[in-house]
Amino acid sequence: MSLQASRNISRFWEWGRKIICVGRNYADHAKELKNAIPKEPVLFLKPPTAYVREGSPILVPLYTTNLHHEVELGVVIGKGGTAIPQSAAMEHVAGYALCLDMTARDIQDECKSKGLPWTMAKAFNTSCPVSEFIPKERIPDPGKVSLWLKVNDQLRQSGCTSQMIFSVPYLISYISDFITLEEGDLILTGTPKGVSAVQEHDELQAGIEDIVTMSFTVDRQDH
Ligand SMILES: O=C([O-])CC(=O)C(=O)O
Ligand SMILES: [Mg+2]
Repeated sequence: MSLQASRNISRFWEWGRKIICVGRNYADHAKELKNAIPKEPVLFLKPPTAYVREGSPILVPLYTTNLHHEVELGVVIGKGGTAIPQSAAMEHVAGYALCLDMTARDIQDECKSKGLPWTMAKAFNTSCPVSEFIPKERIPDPGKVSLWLKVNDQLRQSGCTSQMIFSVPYLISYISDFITLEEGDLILTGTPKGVSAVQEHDELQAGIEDIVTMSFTVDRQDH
């Protein structure tokens, strides 16, 4: 494969770049988990090994009994930068992806109560199912798209990015002040309410309006 082909942004998940996640960016979700509404974005990271694509299962880590789905709009960075002003932020976007922020909620609760980082709850293998790449033109306003998620054909999450506390341009600017953004990075913008547990053999389906859909099965890790 030529260098050019291996660096096609439409396969950004193969690039080994950062996944920066925003938490508590929807008031209705912050409330359902009894968290305060944040005054500044809450951030955490997933490694690129967290990616999983349609056709491969989401694996439940052996150490959790409460794996939750969180459907989120992902923003794919096309042009890197540091200290990007909000007014220029959208110039740094190559496109979008529909993502799940799979979360071991029992482990996260334990980490929260002990004041420990969320890594075990958020960053494990297959914790970031991702759709195909959505070119920027297909979502003219990332602050106005609807997201949904079904488990075994039952609607669990349905929200609109207009409910986000911090907008996409604000997040790009805020993050880039202290983490240099690079081409191929992905920002997960937080989940609306309706998160719930998934079990082995469940079928997850999610979509952004009529722009993209994706489906995944859930399996148990076997070692
Ligand atoms: O609920 C959490 O674990 C925080 C988070 O990732 C979100 O709000 O999307
Ligand atoms: Mg999340």
